Amino acid sequence: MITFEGVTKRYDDGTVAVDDLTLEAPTGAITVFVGPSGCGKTTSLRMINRMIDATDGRILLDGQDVREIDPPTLRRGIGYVIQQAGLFPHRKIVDNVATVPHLLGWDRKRARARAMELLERVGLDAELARRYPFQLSGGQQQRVGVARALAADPPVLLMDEPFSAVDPVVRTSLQDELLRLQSDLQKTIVFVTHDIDEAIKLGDTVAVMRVGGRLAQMAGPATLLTEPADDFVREFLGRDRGIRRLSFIPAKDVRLAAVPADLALDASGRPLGWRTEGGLLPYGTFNPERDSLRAALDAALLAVNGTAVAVDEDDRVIGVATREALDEVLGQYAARHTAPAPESPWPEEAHRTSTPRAAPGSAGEAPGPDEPAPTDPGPGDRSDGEGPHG
Ligand SMILES: Nc1ncnc2c1ncn2[C@@H]1O[C@H](COP(=O)(O)OP(=O)(O)OP(=O)(O)O)[C@@H](O)[C@H]1O
Repeated sequence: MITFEGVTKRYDDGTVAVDDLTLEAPTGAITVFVGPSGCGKTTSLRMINRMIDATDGRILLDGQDVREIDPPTLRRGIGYVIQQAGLFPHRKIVDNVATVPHLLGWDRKRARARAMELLERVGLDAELARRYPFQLSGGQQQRVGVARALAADPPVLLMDEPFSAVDPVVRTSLQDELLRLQSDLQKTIVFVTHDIDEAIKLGDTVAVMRVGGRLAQMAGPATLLTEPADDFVREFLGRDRGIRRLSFIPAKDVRLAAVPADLALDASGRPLGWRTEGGLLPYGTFNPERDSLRAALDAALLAVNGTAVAVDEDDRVIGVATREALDEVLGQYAARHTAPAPESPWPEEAHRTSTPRAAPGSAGEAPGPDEPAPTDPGPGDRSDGEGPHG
């Protein structure tokens, strides 16, 4: 657990980069700091590993004030990933990753073996290990950056805009990779981004900051979308909050009908298209066990008849969701979100199979109806392949 207690950073020229920041980043969960340029995200992050020291207040790592830990010892337990990876250009990839184990006194063979294991873990081919950073794509370099930060198996990972410099497709796959890694490793991650969609996708908890280094709201992504604390947060979240919120509603309650005769299937039961006189027309699929209501609606919108095809893990058709069936769940969703609900109206968020550790709401905000209770049930676990957006 990382705890900020009334942390302020005033630079020598008088700039207040972070102002009286109080929050908790729970163990084993991803806490995202998000906000516009200059709001103090990087400063906050760097105060954790003491690249910058706070002017006032304190930061505790599992209860210990980081100022009581000498920086090299502190940083051994904290991996750090930055934009554009920051790899050593004259060292081969394997040696880049082996750097920290080597500094920790591991012998060369063991450090290299660990590096190879990590490269595989972040989805890189073993043959890339012998290349130099300039021989890798931006996305591959970022993966190496993550592998290097994980090399000494630190319990804490600080990530400062790690995926900002790559194109949107690579970025999405790096985000998915991080969620997959995290479901295995359950590190305590503090992730900085200025991209609210990235924050919502990755964060168990999202801290929205405003310029002047003040916390505007801290909440789980679903609550943030439903109940922005003020106009600043609402504007920062942007449009389509209602639709994006559907990403957190599981599709498993959608009523499925039997497979109709006009849905053409192949020999193994996978969909081919909707039969019409003019030939097969496009279809959309969703997996009710894994996907969100947003994915189910998207699947319906891809078909001319407005019917979504439900499939299992092997993409075999298990039924269809008609417009009426989707209307039913949307109606329930709307009703429950316009009336105050005394208890949790929806099951766990769609992209989690276990409840994430809760962070306390800040800025006086109580947890929303779909937020985890402020107990400590364990880290989030995204087991899906597509992330919360379905
Ligand atoms: N060394 C410094 N001296 C004076 N002011 C600084 C220094 N470093 C940062 N600042 C200022 O502190 C404020 C917060 O900067 P910080 O880099 O933490 O913001 P950020 O939210 O990470 O921004 P960005 O998204 O643009 O990277 C900004 O106004 C910045 O100009």
